[in-house]
Amino acid sequence: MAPQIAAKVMGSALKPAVTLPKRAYVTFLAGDGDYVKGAVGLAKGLRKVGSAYPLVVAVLPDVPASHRGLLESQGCIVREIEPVYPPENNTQFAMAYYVINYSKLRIWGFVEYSKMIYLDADIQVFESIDYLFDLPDGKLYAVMDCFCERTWGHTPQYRIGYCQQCPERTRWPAEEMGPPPSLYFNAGMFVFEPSLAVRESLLGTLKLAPTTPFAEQDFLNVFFKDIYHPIPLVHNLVLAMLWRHPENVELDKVKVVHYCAAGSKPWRYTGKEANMEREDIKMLVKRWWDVYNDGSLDYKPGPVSAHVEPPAGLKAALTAAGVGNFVKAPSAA
Ligand SMILES: O=c1ccn([C@@H]2O[C@H](COP(=O)(O)OP(=O)(O)O)[C@@H](O)[C@H]2O)c(=O)[nH]1
Ligand SMILES: OC[C@H]1O[C@H](O[C@@H]2[C@@H](O)[C@H](O)[C@@H](O)[C@H](O)[C@@H]2O)[C@H](O)[C@@H](O)[C@H]1O
Ligand SMILES: [Mn+2]
Repeated sequence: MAPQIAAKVMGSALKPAVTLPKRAYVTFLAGDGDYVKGAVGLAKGLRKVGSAYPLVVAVLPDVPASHRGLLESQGCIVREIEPVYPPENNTQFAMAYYVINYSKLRIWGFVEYSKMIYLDADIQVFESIDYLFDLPDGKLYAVMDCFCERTWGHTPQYRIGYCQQCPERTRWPAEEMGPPPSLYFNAGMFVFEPSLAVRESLLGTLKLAPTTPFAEQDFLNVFFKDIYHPIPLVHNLVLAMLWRHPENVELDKVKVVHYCAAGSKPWRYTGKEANMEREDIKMLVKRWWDVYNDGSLDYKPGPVSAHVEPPAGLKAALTAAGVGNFVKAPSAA
């Protein structure tokens, strides 16, 4: 191909015909404690699976400069957010610290991104889930939670032994208790679209909403009830599923592990709490540490690792022009 045509093709190859929508993973960090290890591990895990998107860390003002610097040195985009407190309440949260988790709501304000995947800092991604960014807009995608742990002791479903993970085990007695609870997602991982209007609506509604034991998770489930769409649990394995619903788990297919069971935070793991001596838990904690300790996964500034497939037409033109890596490797002579 004449050089000026190749240059033209190359020219268009260098300026993508479409600007890709801005997408990013986002996690949340509060305090000066050890959750920062979770965020660093998550940044390294996403790099290991070759994600094409950055990790934004929404930090509360109490996250120290040293932790923010560590996250930036691992390629994270650190964004400070203002805390969000629920109205005055005397709620007995399932965990006292859950009250700070309402601050997660601020991430709807990250409108420089068209789509984001939220991941708790106690989550690790062991296989790429970048494809979830291509799910249709207009929904909130997340994995269904489980109601069988004692932390659910305050609910009617726990009291009768009902769980959405196995609705046939204990049938919901609709005749005496009305309709069963709506599908309920774990708020440690969800696919969402930032929007200032939604953020304002979330914050406004929160002022009027009663606080409840699972804090912002309960609130988000009520708020997004009509657009919540369940996705397979391989995208957020809540560890309790391993002993509560093993029939629903194919561990070798799990892509995302959520270390939310009591005693399972890898950076605090002692093996002493209930279920923590299980072989699968020990294996998953080790997998987390293998990523966290892998120096080869530390951030090295440079071009984005994952390559973006050019539009088909351009690919054909580049192949014809013999440029880029679309040229068929010369068959071995
Ligand atoms: O001291 C804390 C407690 C919580 N978190 C953040 O809030 C999320 C939700 O808390 P956690 O994962 O402990 O709740 P769980 O999923 O275990 O119920 C964590 O993953 C962190 O991202 C934090 O940064 N510092
Ligand atoms: O602030 C409330 C939190 O509620 C959720 O954690 C729970 C939930 O998964 C229960 O079903 C489990 O039994 C429990 O262990 C676990 O801690 C979210 O993971 C977390 O991000 C956050 O929203
Ligand atoms: Mn969590």
